[in-house]
Amino acid sequence: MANVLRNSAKFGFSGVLSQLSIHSRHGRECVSPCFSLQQRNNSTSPKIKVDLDSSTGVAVLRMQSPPVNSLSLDFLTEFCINLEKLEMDRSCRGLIITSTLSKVFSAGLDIMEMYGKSPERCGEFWKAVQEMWLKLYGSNMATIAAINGSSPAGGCLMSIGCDYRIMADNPRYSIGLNETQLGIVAPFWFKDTLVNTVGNRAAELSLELGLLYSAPDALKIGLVDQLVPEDQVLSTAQDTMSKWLAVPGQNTLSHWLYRVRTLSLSHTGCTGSEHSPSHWLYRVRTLSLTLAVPGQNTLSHTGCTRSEHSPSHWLYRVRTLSLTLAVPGQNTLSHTGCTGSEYSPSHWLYRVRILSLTLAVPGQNTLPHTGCTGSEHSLSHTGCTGSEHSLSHWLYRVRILSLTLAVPGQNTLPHTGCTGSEHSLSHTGCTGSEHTLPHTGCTGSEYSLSHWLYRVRTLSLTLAVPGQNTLSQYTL
Ligand SMILES: CCCC/C=C\CC(=O)SCCNC(=O)CCNC(=O)[C@H](O)C(C)(C)COP(=O)(O)OP(=O)(O)OC[C@H]1O[C@@H](n2cnc3c(N)ncnc32)[C@H](O)[C@@H]1OP(=O)(O)O
Repeated sequence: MANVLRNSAKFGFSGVLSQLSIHSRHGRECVSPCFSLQQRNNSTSPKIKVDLDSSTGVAVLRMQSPPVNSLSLDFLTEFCINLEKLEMDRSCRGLIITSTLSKVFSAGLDIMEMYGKSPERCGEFWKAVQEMWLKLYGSNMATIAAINGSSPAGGCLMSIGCDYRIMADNPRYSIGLNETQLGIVAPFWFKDTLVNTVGNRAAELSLELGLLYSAPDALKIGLVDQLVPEDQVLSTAQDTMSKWLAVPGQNTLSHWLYRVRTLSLSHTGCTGSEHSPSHWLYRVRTLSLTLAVPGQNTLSHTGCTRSEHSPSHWLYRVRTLSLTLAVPGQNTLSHTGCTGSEYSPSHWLYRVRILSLTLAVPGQNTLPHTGCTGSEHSLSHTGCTGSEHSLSHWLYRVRILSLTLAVPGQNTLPHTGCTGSEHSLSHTGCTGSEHTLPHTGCTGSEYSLSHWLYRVRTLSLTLAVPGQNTLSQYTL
């Protein structure tokens, strides 16, 4: 099976699965790998071991699920339960995640969970993956990944869900979101977390090519923060943690502000039911990217206390901020207090939409707006000609795209009611022009689905104008 996984680039995800089934037919000693994997997943021995040092307030969570700490439903459930317990334990302020296995931190999602399972089981599994990320990324503890082995795909997600990453300095270990090499597309929240870690261009390359980085290369692009000799990974994590815990209030404001961009504050402290898709969709669409103005979303929050981070507080402020900050050259907070019809919501919404449309065109994100006059704010300003760049054309297409693609795990138009396997690239099996419509004039393999998904996600969230992106307005 190891070879099967390594050959995944050649065969794609469906190839991996078909090889798995072939492999299972010719498995060792007449025991299919599926069977042995299932046995492994059903094991009653704990897959997670947690030691909390009450004197330091630091817990070490050790993943101990041989052979590769793959993230099965059982594993994820146990992981989340442990995380939740620590979260609720006020004496615990820091969490270090590491592996007891030699050579592997985590092999990512358990491939067998994605093969031959019922839609219900797939749903349960996928929800557990999201829960893992939400709990980890949204944790109030300082979190450090002590990566003492390879960490592909979901293992990488787990690592970048932490505040800091220390990896064993061993060029044979690799880390990265390699989903594309398996023929599947990393969900946009995987992508967002990667972008936050390594930046846009590195994330784009990484996802389009499904790159796995050796430890030194991972350090080079900032995917990990530090390399240390293998036998010092845990001790370095412990030393580093003490520095994190020495930062005043590190578990509150500063910690939050950086994460909000991806997660949105409304997720803190939510209980289970609030993580339902509709809740997530509604809030995330409204909040997430509106806060993505680097270095500018902090002023008014300085000094807030926790109670000020209530959703209504955020919604109110975020709307004001986003409208204010979306206008190039006018990114001051003074607008929040302005009156007069020029600053009426419709005026703002109109301008913001025009601007975001203009600036969202890949490869044309220049800032020619500075100093230009009214008429230059038209879309033709982007240099495009022809009716394809008309406002209604863009608004229609981009809104549809954004609505569609902003849905975690449902990143395609016809997904309503679809099952797990349709979330993969095999989705290209869909018929109709729905997957080609936006690229007027483009041809060629560069416009494959994965290419699209990554670009469009960037494009779409730009248009997350509060209150406008509702499906009811633009039903296909
Ligand atoms: C629509 C969905 C979007 C999101 C999707 C996905 C995110 C994911 O996480 S997908 C999972 C991607 N994971 C990988 O590509 C990792 C593949 N594994 C490896 O590269 C190597 O196994 C690894 C480097 C982790 C370890 O290498 P080795 O130490 O050499 O071990 P082996 O390769 O011999 O593996 C031992 C044993 O474990 C099985 N295995 C490995 N990975 C997985 C996995 N992800 N799920 C289930 N099982 C896995 C492997 O087949 C071997 O099994 P046996 O042959 O039965 O011994």
